Amino acid sequence: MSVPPCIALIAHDQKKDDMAEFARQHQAALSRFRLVATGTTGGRVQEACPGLQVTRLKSGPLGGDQQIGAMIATGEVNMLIFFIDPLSAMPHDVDVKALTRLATLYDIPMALNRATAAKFIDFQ
Ligand SMILES: O=C(CO)COP(=O)(O)O
Repeated sequence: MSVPPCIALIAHDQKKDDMAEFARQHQAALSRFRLVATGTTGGRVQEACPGLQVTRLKSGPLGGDQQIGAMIATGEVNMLIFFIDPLSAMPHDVDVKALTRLATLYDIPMALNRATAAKFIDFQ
């Protein structure tokens, strides 16, 4: 049996409720993928959907975004769902930029808001 593709889930603090709700709403679709997430986001998703298996990496500001960027570069992450907060300054803004740059460079599907992510998951 082939290994299912891997989706990385990330949400900034102001978007974590959205991510938890998104995961609840699309739990069945998400369960068909391997899931990785930055630390806090992964915790919120697991709390919202105890049935989903989520590999939690470091928290974003502590290197989690970079870990996911590295996994994109090595082909271990195939899609990115990243609910970005466009209204708050981030201490790790350079990491966020590096991650979206790598997702663009490696041409993986990347959803940066809930509307896109919903379309995206519906197409899978
Ligand atoms: O900061 C983040 C993405 O840039 C998300 O990290 P957490 O999921 O650990 O909050």
